[in-house]
Amino acid sequence: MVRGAEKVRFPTGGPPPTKSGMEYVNIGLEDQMEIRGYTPTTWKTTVTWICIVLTAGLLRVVFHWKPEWMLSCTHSRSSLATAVKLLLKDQYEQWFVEKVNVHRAEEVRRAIYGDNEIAVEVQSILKLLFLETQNNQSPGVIAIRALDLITITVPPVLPAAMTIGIIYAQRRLKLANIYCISPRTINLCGSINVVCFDKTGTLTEDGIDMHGVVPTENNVFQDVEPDVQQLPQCPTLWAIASCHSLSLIDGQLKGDPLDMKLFFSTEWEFIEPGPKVQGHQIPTLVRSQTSTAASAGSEHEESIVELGVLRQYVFVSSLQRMSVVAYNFRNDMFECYVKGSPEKLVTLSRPETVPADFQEVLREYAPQQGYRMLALAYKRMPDMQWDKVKNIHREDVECDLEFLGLVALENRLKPQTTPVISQLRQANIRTVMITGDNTLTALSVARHCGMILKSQKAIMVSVDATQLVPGTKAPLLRYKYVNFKDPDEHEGSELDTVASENDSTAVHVQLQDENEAYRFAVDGKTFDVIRYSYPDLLPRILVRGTVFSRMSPDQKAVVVEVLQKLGYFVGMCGDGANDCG
Ligand SMILES: Nc1ncnc2c1ncn2[C@@H]1O[C@H](COP(=O)(O)OP(=O)(O)OP(=O)(O)O)[C@@H](O)[C@H]1O
Repeated sequence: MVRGAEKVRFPTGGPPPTKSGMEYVNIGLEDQMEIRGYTPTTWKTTVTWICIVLTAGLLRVVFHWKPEWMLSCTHSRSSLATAVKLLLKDQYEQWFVEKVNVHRAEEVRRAIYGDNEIAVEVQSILKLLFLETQNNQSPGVIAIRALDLITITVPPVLPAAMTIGIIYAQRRLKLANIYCISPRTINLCGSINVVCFDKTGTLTEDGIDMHGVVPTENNVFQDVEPDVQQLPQCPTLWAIASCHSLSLIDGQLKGDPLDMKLFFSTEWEFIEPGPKVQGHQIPTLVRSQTSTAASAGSEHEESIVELGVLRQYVFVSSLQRMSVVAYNFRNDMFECYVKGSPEKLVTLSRPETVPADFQEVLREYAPQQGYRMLALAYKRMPDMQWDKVKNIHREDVECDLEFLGLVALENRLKPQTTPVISQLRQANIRTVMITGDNTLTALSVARHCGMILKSQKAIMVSVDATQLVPGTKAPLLRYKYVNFKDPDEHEGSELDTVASENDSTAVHVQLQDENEAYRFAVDGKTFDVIRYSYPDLLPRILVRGTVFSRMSPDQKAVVVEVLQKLGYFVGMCGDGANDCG
């Protein structure tokens, strides 16, 4: 419709007829007019306004009296269907410029109410409420229903209602000491149906307790030593005392809680800065205070061990390790100490230094009590010199190591973990663990906190890099039941029903199981193989995956993204830099 409709009437039944390329309105009437459509053109408008400025506004005054000129200078011809402005010429050769005022009721409504607007007839609502009163509904219920209906009927109330809801929700969260930096997210949280948890520091306590050290001697694991101070002066103790990234801030030792726990267990002294040796400043010195040897009456001088830490390669989650290069005053030699995940340190150690029963000992600790295991390794650097130590590369340090032993740390669940997991389950919200820790430890924690129920079986999916699926380049995937009492997986007929080893589609059969009797545990290496070599399997594994272990920070983010692509609304709860994706 054109503004000033009394002037213009399109013939009913279609657009105005065209005569020699011209279009007309009010055809055959006294006020028949020629009509042209125009749409704005940016460059024309810009040039026109520059000219207006250059003429000190004079041109604008001219345009005031000749609006058709202004229109030609700032707009281009277009069809009437797309026109934003119309130029009308009457029989007396007079020009009129009119704005097209298209009545787009639908668009206007959508702009105001949003896409989800629902139209409800008020009469029916009143009828409904009347019937509710007839049914002896309590006034409270009727009031809530009435508010519900009003919100539906009068959609503009929604933003106000949402804001009030958010403010109310924020207050409730504040009472629980939860602060939300993006209040709009509170509404989104209502849609969440999967929550991913990091393990260490989130589900389990951060300030973990030391269970003990399992040192090696002649490549054989010794009995566990619960008291670190009882360890003799040896590289195992020196690794615990020196391999950390602690530092003094305002006179207080600060750093990773795990590092603090380990260092404090030695009761060594931490001195920062250390002394100057041969003109070289030692940034950090750690020194044994007393030792078993000293208390036994040996020479005090001999019992003191001092390690000057000169280089520090900080802990990197994706590398699963950290290391230091230290000057051992007692041996008058540079030594490197490495601490990290057992799996990683085994690959960096000389095979002959790793006890043959490494896997068995590791499994002894992980599954039943979910100990958090660390390994220690070291090497002597007899050729290293003071001026070279500053420039040595990490990869040159962390290689050809001598395996020293394991450290077992207690992996205690936070008291609130199990109730929260159960609450989420009751709310039909799935819980998933994505951790950088070892699969067995993660599985154990998942079982203890109720993420994997007693009625559910856990299936560990792992990759066998030594074998390829015949006729493809895809490494073989293996599916193993996890027996929580006995760390050894039991294979046999039961396992065969889950999946045949080279037939990934067999898993699909189990995924149809509505009782959710199976939960998958996948480690980072296997996750990558599934992603790239078995893309069809990935969604199926993710739908029933509960434990994702040894995941790098990037992989943690990928799990969340894939879950989102599957249609889940995902929340991620973590405490560390490796959870920031
Ligand atoms: N300060 C550290 N020094 C050396 N190694 C460490 C240290 N912290 C962790 N690790 C080793 O590196 C592995 C990966 O650590 P990461 O921080 O990614 O995960 P996490 O702490 O085990 O678990 P989560 O992801 O649940 O917090 C750990 O399992 C552990 O073996």
